Amino acid sequence: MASASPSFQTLDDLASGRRVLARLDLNSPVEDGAVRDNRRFSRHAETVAELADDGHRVALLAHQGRPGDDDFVSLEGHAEVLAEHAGVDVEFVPDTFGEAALAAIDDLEAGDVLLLENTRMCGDELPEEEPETKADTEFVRTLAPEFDAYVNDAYSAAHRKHASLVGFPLVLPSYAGRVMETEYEANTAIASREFDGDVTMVVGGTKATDVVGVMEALDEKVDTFCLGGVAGELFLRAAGYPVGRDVDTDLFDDQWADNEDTIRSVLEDREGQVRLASDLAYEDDDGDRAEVAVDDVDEKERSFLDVGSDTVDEYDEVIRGSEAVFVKGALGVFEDERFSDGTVGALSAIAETDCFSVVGGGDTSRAIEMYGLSEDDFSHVSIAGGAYIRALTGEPLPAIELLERNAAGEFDG
Ligand SMILES: Nc1ncnc2c1ncn2[C@@H]1O[C@H](COP(=O)(O)OP(=O)(O)O)[C@@H](O)[C@H]1O
Ligand SMILES: O=C(OP(=O)(O)O)[C@H](O)COP(=O)(O)O
Repeated sequence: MASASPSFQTLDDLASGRRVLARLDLNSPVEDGAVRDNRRFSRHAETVAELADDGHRVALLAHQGRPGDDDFVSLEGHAEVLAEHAGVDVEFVPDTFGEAALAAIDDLEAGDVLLLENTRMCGDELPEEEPETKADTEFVRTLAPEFDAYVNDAYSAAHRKHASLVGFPLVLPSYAGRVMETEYEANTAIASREFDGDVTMVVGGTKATDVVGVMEALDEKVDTFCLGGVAGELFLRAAGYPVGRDVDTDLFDDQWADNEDTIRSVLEDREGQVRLASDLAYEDDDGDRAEVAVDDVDEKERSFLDVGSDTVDEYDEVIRGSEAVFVKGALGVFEDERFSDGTVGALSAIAETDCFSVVGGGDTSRAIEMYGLSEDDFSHVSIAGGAYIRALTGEPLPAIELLERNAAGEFDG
């Protein structure tokens, strides 16, 4: 595999004993209000341990969920999980850039690590805006003077133009953390690979908005898209099936409103490339898994939680005939064993063949260990989802561009 040469600075370029502000991506599944351990913690723990070991005073920024969602919670529990993986104490302060945060930053000594509160609890963080606007927010202007250096380790959030991701490189010397560096190298190299045989992309998960546009851009590289999850139901809706029902969620209708035109045009222009589920699974009145052919669904009365067993077989055949398979997002709610057939079926088919394979997504990659598969049976398991498929299109990721511009000396910071 050709190795990509990043043009940003890394931790190898950072002198020891500095005041360091590091951005991680600890965004993880939350169950009953508590964050679940996840590969993102163990990967970022390596960067955190290295920073502490080098005698830096370390403050960490990270986000969790989106405002209004059930998984939009405090990072207090994240500090504990991260500390276990990193083997160092991780103090937590329930504040991001107010007085309490500044006091805790001021108390840091060499080798100390402090996690600040969920960045998305600050109004300045979220609207996607230009880096210059983000650098001029109170959030960035208050925190930056407290530090000598900014480290971005959040490859999996690098497609977002949020303050904590694109603001600081304008005002502080900036470096890529170890996760940023390794994910960048792996995903960039993968993006430039060419395959003689068929290339398949398994597309599922909840973030349809992240994948629909990317599918349009990947049509030259990918021969067949196998769809499931929320994205799959929205494509079925475009094909005329009454599916994609929101019950206490805004997964379907909002994303349909945002992407209807693109979904319809992808389906129309690339009909031969897009495979949709022929059957779907749901929970029946007795709490068991039941299945129905999509042709027999006449009313939008059920929530579907997985692709059906005929679809599992159809996708299995496509995957086994492929030279390369890319996975983005789960085909069903695999966290519930009853609805894991689609996701586990696709992953098992990949693991049993010697195709080149990449599995992306903080949530989806979790299915590998949950269902006793081995990471060694996949060519690359990325902790990024949206960022990794964006990288496959060859499109730059804004947060990485900012690290590169910083390294090129474009800013005063
Ligand atoms: N039909 C569905 N309805 C609701 N959630 C689904 C459905 N299919 C898959 N999911 C959920 O999608 C999640 C993965 O989505 P996403 O965040 O897009 O992927 P990743 O984290 O892998 O990038 C899984 O946790 C799974 O429960
Ligand atoms: O989990 C993430 O993305 P992913 O689900 O595409 O891997 C990142 O933390 C970005 O989160 P966001 O999609 O709420 O901006």
